[in-house]
Amino acid sequence: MDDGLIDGREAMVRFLNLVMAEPDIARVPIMIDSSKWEIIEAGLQVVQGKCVVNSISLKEGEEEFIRQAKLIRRYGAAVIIMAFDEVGQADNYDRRIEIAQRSYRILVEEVGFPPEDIILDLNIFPVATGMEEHRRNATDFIEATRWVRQNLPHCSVSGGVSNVSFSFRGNNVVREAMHSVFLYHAIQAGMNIGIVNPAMLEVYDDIPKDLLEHVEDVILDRRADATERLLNFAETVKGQTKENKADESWREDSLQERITRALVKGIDAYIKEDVEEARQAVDRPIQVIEGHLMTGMNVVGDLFGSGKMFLPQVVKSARVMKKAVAYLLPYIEEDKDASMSSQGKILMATVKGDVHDIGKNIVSVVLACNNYEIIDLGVMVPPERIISEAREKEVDIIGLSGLITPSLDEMVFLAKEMQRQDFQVPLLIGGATTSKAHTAVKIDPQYQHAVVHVNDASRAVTVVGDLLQRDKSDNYTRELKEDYAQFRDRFLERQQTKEYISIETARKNKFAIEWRGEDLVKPLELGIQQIDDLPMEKLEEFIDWTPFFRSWDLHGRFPDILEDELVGAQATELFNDAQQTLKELIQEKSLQAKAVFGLFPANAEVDDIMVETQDLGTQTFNTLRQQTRKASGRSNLALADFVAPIESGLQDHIGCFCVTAGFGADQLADSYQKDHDDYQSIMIKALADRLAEAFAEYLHKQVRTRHWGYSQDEELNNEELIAESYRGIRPAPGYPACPDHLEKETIWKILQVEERIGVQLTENLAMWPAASVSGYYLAHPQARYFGLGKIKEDQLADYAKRKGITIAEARKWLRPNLSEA
Ligand SMILES: C[S@@+](CC[C@H](N)C(=O)[O-])C[C@H]1O[C@@H](n2cnc3c(N)ncnc32)[C@H](O)[C@@H]1O
Repeated sequence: MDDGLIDGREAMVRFLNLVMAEPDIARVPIMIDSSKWEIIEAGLQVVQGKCVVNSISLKEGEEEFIRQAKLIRRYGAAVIIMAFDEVGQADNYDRRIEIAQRSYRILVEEVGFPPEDIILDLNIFPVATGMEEHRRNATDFIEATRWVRQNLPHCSVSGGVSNVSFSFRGNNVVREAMHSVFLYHAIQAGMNIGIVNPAMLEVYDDIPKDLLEHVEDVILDRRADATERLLNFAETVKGQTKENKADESWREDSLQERITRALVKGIDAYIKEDVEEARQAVDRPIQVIEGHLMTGMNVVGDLFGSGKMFLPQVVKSARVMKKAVAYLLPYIEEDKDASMSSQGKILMATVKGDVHDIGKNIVSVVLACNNYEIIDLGVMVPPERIISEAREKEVDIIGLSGLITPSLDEMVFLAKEMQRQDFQVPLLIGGATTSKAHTAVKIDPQYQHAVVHVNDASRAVTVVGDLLQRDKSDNYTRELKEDYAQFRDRFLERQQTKEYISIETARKNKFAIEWRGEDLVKPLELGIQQIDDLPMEKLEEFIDWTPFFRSWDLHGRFPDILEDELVGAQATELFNDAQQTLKELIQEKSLQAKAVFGLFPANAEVDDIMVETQDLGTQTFNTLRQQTRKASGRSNLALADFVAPIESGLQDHIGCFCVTAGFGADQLADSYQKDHDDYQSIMIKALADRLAEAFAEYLHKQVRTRHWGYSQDEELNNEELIAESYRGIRPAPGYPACPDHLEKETIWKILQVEERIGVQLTENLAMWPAASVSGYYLAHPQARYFGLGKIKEDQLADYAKRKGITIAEARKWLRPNLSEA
């Protein structure tokens, strides 16, 4: 009720009144919980029967404490007292006792509070945090509890238990053991109330003896290296979940219930035997798919649709489904006149020149779960192949995916081709750089039939359903077309109100740095260096996990997402799976991390950066400059502004790099896919992406602190690295400050990327393997990221000239950034 956006008092009253009107719930005692006294009091006025107030304390002094206690007494409620006073929270044994004793005395002697209605919350704090002062957090609580129960008659002791295991977020096996060990000892000491998640609690006697010993060492602070030892041990029990440990009672359920449960929970251990049992019970094997399996998948679909299941779970369901179908296929083929009925055929492809397919694979799996037949053409699929397969297989929908900006044009081209060849099937557009705006403005006008931008898997199911339902589809398509047309008009209108200036004027308004010799640091190691096989374990700590969850449609920041009310449980399970897979990838050395980078003397000349290489003489990076009219005091930026110009008379430097963690990933992912395990296949690719980004972060740090050495004393933790709070930037071609992918060719030439580490550029300049990152290093303290925005024809012509290519070719590469194209 404390949420900032609701009226807590009103919400409390309304909620309690609703609860009181439900006979089944009304009997349960209520705990009124708010940090604001007026919300608590509003609750006290309407609640029926005896309740507990959570909580008051001496934080604001005795007078306020007594006033509130008297009111609570008048309403007849019990009360939780936090161990908190004017000085702060009680965080050791003595302070707990001091505050408990003082609160108790005031309540009993001055307010006349019945001692049996006093519940003391003695603050449970995390252990095993690595900090010396936290080692006694659990024992101090337990011992203080013992003292309270012996010295303050009739009162109760409570606490929020999950706090104690906070440093093991993501490892539920250890957390659950910690909770039960803690409770076991605290209850013996007299704790009689606790806030506990019953699903996060192992039975004390069931805790394996080795785990028990390690956990008790920590909780009871039995040895100095207890934390260290538990951490090491925890690694070995990560990834184990309760599901595969215990409860097998569902095996007693009916056949259909077992199959449904296996699908919903993603358990593949018994699916073959269950499917075999089903096969023997029906006349024709196909009926198992149409009956048992579809019944189960419909439950999955309903749960997913109503937000009760999340993407990673659905992908696990698909794994079970695929295994079941694979088992049945030989029987179905024997049964000559069987035909499988699907809801529709969908062709999926990553377009020409692009290698990214995580999103496409996820959408395919989810649609397959909903009984659509998926024809997946893979990555780098030329348009003629998409067209011919679509025709030959008579597909009902074509889905195109892409991640790099040139893919946008491939999609436009395909839409045009489909129109020219008289196609009628709907076109789905998805992938990181696609957008509703691009779809509406560039693709939709090229094709008379439905074009829909779908960027998440759950929406794909509804959209495809609406497109293919005979009675609905015409209306739906008409509405889509109208919606996209309106969206387009509004978008273009907004665009037209933007004002542009000529490239000459923009250059006069460049970001003016006052160049000083002391801001420029000469790299300690000039020239090119190569890393051939960096041990992956070095990268683990540099991983930014937030984007990993996003790729599975779980949104929220890591690590908070693990505790999130809605997706926390799912995120934790996914994270455990990821940790397990990561460990295997590292141990088995399945992926290889390679890098090449170089640091060179450089100076800016207008918008170009002239790079002095050893072998190739002067090479040029052509940067692009913002051309929208800026408010006074704001500059028209280009990356060249962050490198000292020749006329400054100062020697500056620049770096560039390419890292990859992708070698090995594709083969491994493919082998899982062949084994019908899309979950693991997508997991591997997503982890390879994470490792590549982590490598970029790791290498950037090495460059700042060692090779270039302009920040030798930098000390940043992973969070600060993710926030990029260091000096200097590493802009990546294809990203907003330098959207031009052509610059990758220059990086490849200067660093001999392909010859040295094998990372290739496709015809549309995507990097292969996909899990690769490349960019520049700029070191000036004022260097920062920005978005180029749209540019005008004059800069296009100027750029073509600088690059020595035709305007038409320059237009092809810069199209997404041209103000009129
Ligand atoms: C895409 S994230 C990658 C790091 C993130 N922690 C991760 O693991 O996914 C941030 C990177 O994108 C690039 N980037 C971000 N904004 C940019 C911009 N405006 N122009 C050029 N590159 C940019 C930089 O290389 C930056 O380090």
